[in-house]
Amino acid sequence: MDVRLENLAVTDILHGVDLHAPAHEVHGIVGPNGSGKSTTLRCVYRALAPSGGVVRLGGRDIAAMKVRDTAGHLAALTQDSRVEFDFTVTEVVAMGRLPHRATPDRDDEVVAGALSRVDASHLAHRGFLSLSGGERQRVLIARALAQEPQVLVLDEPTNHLDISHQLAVLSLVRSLDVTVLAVLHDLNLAAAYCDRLHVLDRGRVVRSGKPDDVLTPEVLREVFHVRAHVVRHPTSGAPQLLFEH
Ligand SMILES: Nc1ncnc2c1ncn2[C@@H]1O[C@H](COP(=O)(O)OP(=O)(O)OP(=O)(O)O)[C@@H](O)[C@H]1O
Repeated sequence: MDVRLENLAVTDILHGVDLHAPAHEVHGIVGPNGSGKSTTLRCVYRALAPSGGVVRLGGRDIAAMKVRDTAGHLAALTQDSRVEFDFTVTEVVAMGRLPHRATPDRDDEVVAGALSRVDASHLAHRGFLSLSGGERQRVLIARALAQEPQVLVLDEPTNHLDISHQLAVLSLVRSLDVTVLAVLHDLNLAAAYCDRLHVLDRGRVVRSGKPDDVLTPEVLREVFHVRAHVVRHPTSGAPQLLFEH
C-alpha cells in the first residue's frame, strides 16, 4: 500500500509538502529541528488534521476513511506514544491487536512473535513503567508490529536505543516488506537503511531521492548548516558522512 502526501499544509508549519512512498519501500524524512518532520507524520497517522492538502493511503483520502479503517492498515510509533498505567508488556503489545478484533484466536501468537522480533520476549511479564527507555521503545515497536500494518509510520524509532538495537530495529524494519515512513535524525543510518530520503526545511521538501543524490555536501551545508565529506561505506557502498568539527 503506497502513501502519498499532496500539497500538505499545516498553518505556519507545513507549506505544501509533496511526497510519495510506493508500496514496500522504506522512506526516510530528515531535516533540522523544527523543520516539520513530526508534524508531517502526525497528519499521516491522524493525530492532526491538516489545514490543506491530502494524505492518501493506497489512493484513498484518509480524511474520508473511518479511524478504525486507517488503523487496520497503518501503525505508528510516535513521539506521543505513551503508556500512562503500569500495564504488563504483553498487555501493551496486545493493544496493537485492537483493530483486528475479528481474529482473537491469533492474538497470543502474534503478540509473542512481535516481542521476539524486537528482542524483548524476556520482558513479557514486566510492568511497562519499570522498563528502561530503550526497552520501552522496543516494546512500542512490538505493539506497532502486532498491528500487522501495511504501512508503518515511525517517528525517531532509534530514540533511546543502543547502537546494537538501533541496527537491529532498522534491519527488522527493512525486512518487514511493508511501506515505511520514518523520521530519522542519524543521517548515516538513514542512508544505510532507506530506499529514498526526503529533506524537510522550514516546512517544505527541498530534496527527495536516493540517499546518494540527497546527502550531498551542498544539502548538508544549505539545510543543516554543517560541513561534511561524503565517503562510501566499505562493504555496503552506502554514502556515509564525516563531519567537520
Ligand atoms: N501544536 C503546535 N503549536 C504551535 N507550534 C507547533 C505545534 N506543533 C509543532 N509546532 C512547531 O512547528 C515546528 C515544527 O515542529 P515539528 O515537531 O514538526 O518539527 P521536527 O522537524 O519534527 O523537529 P525535531 O527535529 O526538533 O523533532 C516547530 O517550530 C514547532 O515548535
